[in-house]
Amino acid sequence: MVKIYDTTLRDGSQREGISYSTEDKLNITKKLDELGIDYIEGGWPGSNPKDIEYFNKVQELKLENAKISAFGSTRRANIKAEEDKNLNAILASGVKVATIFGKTWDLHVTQALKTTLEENLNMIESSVAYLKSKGLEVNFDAEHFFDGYEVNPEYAIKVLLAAQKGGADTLVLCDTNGGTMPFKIKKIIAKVKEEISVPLGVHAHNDAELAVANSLIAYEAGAVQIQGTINGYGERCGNANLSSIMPNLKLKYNEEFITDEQLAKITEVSRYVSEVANLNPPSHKPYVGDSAFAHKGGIHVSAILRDSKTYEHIRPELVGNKQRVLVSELSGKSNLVYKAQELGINIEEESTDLRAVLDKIKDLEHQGYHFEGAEASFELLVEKATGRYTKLFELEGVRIITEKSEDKSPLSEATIKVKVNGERVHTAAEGDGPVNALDGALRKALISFYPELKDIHLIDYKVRVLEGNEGTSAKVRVLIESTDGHQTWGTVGASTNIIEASWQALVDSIEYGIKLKKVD
Ligand SMILES: CC(=O)SCCNC(=O)CCNC(=O)[C@H](O)C(C)(C)COP(=O)(O)OP(=O)(O)OC[C@H]1O[C@@H](n2cnc3c(N)ncnc32)[C@H](O)[C@@H]1OP(=O)(O)O
Ligand SMILES: CC(=O)C(=O)O
Repeated sequence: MVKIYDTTLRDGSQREGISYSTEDKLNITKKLDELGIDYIEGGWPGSNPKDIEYFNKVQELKLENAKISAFGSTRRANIKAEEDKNLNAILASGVKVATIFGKTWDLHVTQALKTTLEENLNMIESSVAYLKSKGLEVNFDAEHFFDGYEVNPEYAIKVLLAAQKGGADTLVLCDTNGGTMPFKIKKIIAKVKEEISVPLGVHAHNDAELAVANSLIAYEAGAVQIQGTINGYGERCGNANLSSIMPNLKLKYNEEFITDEQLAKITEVSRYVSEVANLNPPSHKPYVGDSAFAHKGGIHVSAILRDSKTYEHIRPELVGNKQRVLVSELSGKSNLVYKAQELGINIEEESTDLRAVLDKIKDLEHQGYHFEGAEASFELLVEKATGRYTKLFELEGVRIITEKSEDKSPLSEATIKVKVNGERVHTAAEGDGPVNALDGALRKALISFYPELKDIHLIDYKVRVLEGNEGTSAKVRVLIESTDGHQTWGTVGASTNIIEASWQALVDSIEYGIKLKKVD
């Protein structure tokens, strides 16, 4: 049975921009364990105090599936393994599994280590033997194995034999620079198997966008341990992405290495790790991305409504993801039917002119609206088209002035006249900018009629210039994201006047928010 070895917390943290706290690492450990990961490489105890603290604390966790592994290098040249700080730090970390990397490529031995080829073999054998003598399970990561094999196959094999002689439990063939092609991985592993009896593993990097393919080719060629990281995080272009490898193994190769329930957690784990890493969730990644099962083209939506197999290679629920349909100028009437169904409206059974609604959406998208990120505006549009919409207020007029002088920051003031339930309200508010003032004035006018407005806030306001070459008279699109503290929703406006575009998105935001609160 294939074993999954996760190095999100070690190699994954070598990605630019990631810095986990000890607590982050412990929390991720728990998630990886729930996912059914066999080995979790928690860090390098010889590297820094945070990793030492992690190994101290991780022993208190009650893990169901995973063994914790500590990483490090072989001993330094010309000393005894017993004297090596790194190896002793691994032992002091209290783990039962160690993974040490050694040089396989002769260039690295002479140029990076500045030692002899013979001494490197001694370093590998004695380091593995030392850890084995202390009762540890030992993985030997043969760094740059494939590159080393290309230039000096005899030496690369000698390295594996040295680790085997030292007693290594698994020999992990690393594509450290991530540039090896799949056909070479296959050919080289076949050669290795002629010489080596210890189980093999693979550790691939993604510099040629092939880490997942190379891991799977290695698995086909007989590797029984696959190393990688959640979301493919890792140094440079990343490591092999376990969020793809695990579904591939289970759903395409029928490897029963985790349960169906565990596989269904993979999307949640992927998003959790990105959240903790403080990175945007990987929205376009296979299996786990928000877009992995998002259908935009009308032809696709029409077909998936009949049978989702037509445009989905697996059922999204198998990996804990979900099907989504987007509305845009590329929609057909099927997109509308699907989205209306999500809103609980069986639009086909109503007298609504679907074609007219679709034409309206296409026309608005042509004008610059973009409904993909503004589902609340789309929902209001459907309500209007199906006669469900109730206007919350009527605008009689709004005036905004911005005052600016050399020595003062600009200040804006909006004066607004609206009619609510037949009552006329005339009010004004100041703001940092014109949109802020407009927002303040509108809220002030409506709050006594709709007190639920106090819970509704804007969390994001984006402006995009749509026709850059038109200069200051260019059309702009405003996208607003709002929340009531529980749910978030997006609205859109478009105009050559930024205030008008903002007004449209703002009114949709407020109307949608009030409607939501009424339903609650
Ligand atoms: C392919 C991989 O991903 S390997 C993992 C890479 N990750 C990291 O490097 C992150 C953690 N690293 C660290 O915290 C530090 O680099 C440490 C603590 C390990 C070492 O720090 P320093 O002692 O200051 O050395 P420095 O980082 O400058 O250089 C690396 C040293 O390790 C030696 N080294 C490199 N690989 C090996 C190896 N497989 N076996 C033994 N020694 C090695 C180098 O020869 C060099 O030794 P030298 O300084 O005596 O010439
Ligand atoms: C060991 C390791 O991280 C590598 O070779 O890439």
